[in-house]
Amino acid sequence: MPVTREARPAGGAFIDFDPQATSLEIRGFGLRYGDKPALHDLTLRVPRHRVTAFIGPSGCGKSTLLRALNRLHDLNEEVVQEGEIRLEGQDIHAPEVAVAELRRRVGMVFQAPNPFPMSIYDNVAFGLRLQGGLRKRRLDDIVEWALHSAALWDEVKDRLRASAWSLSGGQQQRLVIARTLAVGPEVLLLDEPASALDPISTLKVEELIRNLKASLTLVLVTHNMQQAARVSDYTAFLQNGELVEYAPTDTLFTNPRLRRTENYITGRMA
Ligand SMILES: Nc1ncnc2c1ncn2[C@@H]1O[C@H](COP(=O)(O)OP(=O)(O)OP(=O)(O)O)[C@@H](O)[C@H]1O
Repeated sequence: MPVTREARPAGGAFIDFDPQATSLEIRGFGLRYGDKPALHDLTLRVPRHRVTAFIGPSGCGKSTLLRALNRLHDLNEEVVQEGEIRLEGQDIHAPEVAVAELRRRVGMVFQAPNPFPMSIYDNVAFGLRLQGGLRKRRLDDIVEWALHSAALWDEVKDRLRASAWSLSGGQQQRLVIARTLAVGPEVLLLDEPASALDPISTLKVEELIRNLKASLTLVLVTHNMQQAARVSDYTAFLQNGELVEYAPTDTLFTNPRLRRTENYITGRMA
C-alpha cells in the first residue's frame, strides 16, 4: 500500500547526526512573554561547524529562540522559560555559568549593523580590551586576524583609525562580525544579518557565513528561504512557536516530510 501524506510523522527533528557532534542541544524548551506563549516544547540539536537556519512566518518565534541561546531574555522580567539549553553539554542556565562568558562563547549579530561610535580598529579591539591583559602587538595581531576572518581586511587595512561609521552598511556588518569573532566565540548567532544590505553586500555576508563554519558553529535566522537554501546545512521550520520540521536543508526544500512545511516553502502559506 502506498504511504499517504497523512501517514507521515506529525513533526519534529528528522536529522540524526552523531551526538558527539552536537554544539547546542535544546530540550523541551518553551518560552512565554507574560501570558503570551511564544515557543512550545522545542527539542533539537545544533551540529558543530555547520550552518543551521531557523525559518518560518513572521512572529513564529525564530528570534525569540535565537535570543534564548545566549540568554538575551535574562533582563526581561516578563519572560518565563522552561526546558533546557545545553552548550557543549553544559546547561547555559546553570548557576556556575557567567552570562558574560556565555556571550563571549556564543556571539550575536543583529539585523541592523551596530558598530560603536569609534574607529574601525577600536571596534574590533573593544571586547579584547574589556578582557584586559593583552599587549599592543598581540592586540594588533588579533584585530588583523579578525578583520581577515570577516573578509574585511583588504578593504580597511589602510584606514584602521577611520570612524567605523565611514564604512558602507555591508562593511559595517562585516566589521560587527569581526568584533564578535575577535573574542573567540564557538557559536555565532545571526539574526537576519543581511536583510538591511544591498544584494552584493548580502552575497559577501553569505560567503562569509559559509567560510566561517570551518572554525565556528553558526545559527542563522532568516526570512529569506533562498538564503537559507544557499548557506545552511540544516534548516528548522517553525510555525506558531512549534518546531514543525528540522532536516538537512536539501531535504527540507526538495522533499519535505510534512504538508505544513511544503505549503510554507512553496508559498502556499505566508
Ligand atoms: N519582548 C517581547 N514582548 C512580548 N512579546 C514578544 C516580545 N518579543 C517577541 N514577542 C512576541 O513573540 C512572538 C514571536 O516573536 P519573534 O520576534 O520571536 O518572531 P520571529 O519569528 O522572529 O518574527 P519576525 O520574523 O517577524 O522577526 C510574536 O508573537 C511576538 O509578538
